[in-house]
Amino acid sequence: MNSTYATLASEKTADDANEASGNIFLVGMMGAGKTTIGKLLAHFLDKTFFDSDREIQKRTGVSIPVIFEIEGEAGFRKRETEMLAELLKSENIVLATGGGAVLNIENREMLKRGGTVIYLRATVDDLWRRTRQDKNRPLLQTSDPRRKLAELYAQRDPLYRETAHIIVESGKRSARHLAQLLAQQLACSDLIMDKKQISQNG
Ligand SMILES: Nc1ncnc2c1ncn2[C@@H]1O[C@H](COP(=O)(O)OP(=O)(O)O)[C@@H](O)[C@H]1O
Ligand SMILES: O=C(O)C1=C[C@@H](OP(=O)(O)O)[C@@H](O)[C@H](O)C1
Ligand SMILES: [Mg+2]
Repeated sequence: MNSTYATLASEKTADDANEASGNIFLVGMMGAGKTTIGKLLAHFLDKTFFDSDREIQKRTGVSIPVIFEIEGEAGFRKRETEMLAELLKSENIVLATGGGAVLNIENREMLKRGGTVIYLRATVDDLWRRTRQDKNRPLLQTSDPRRKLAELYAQRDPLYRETAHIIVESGKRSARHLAQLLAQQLACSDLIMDKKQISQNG
């Protein structure tokens, strides 16, 4: 199925992805478009959409910034790992993870094993443009949020790459166009798999 991803800047083969689960996980920095594109992708592929942050908010009844305020980042990360473990029991979902989900090796392993992981990559400039007005990301409430974003990017980019089966540039196209292209590519790879199976089964 690898060649079908070529136009979407794939750097890694998707051979080792757990495609049988039908699960698609989006990873990447804050502002990469995981939540926005994830929703659209689920719609186009007729899968169920989950956003890990939204599920944590539903469970706790408070916003992500409030969790950071009360329990600190460590408390939030613990909730995030528990939530991912629970969501990954599902099949046929599109899951938008939080930008820091890849920090924990346990999370990275869970994601890699549980489905096809897509890294939505964007430049720090794009990420900054998309997040600068947003007060819902506690890690960016600092005196120099752009610098913080660049530091997080440098720290996390290798982890996203390590976790992902597919890497997609999210800076050059609108969220809708990107979701449409991705849906086509993923649906197409299913077709190719089917053909392979048919020929294997005679
Ligand atoms: N490909 C894109 N092009 C332009 N804007 C985008 C794109 N993807 C997301 N956005 C915008 O960027 C902001 C952050 O997107 P969001 O989906 O919340 O990112 P994430 O969940 O990765 O933090 C939103 O305002 C969204 O509309
Ligand atoms: O990058 C991060 O560490 C975080 C990203 C946020 O999600 P998005 O990536 O959807 O903005 C959210 O999980 C929390 O504020 C922490
Ligand atoms: Mg999000």
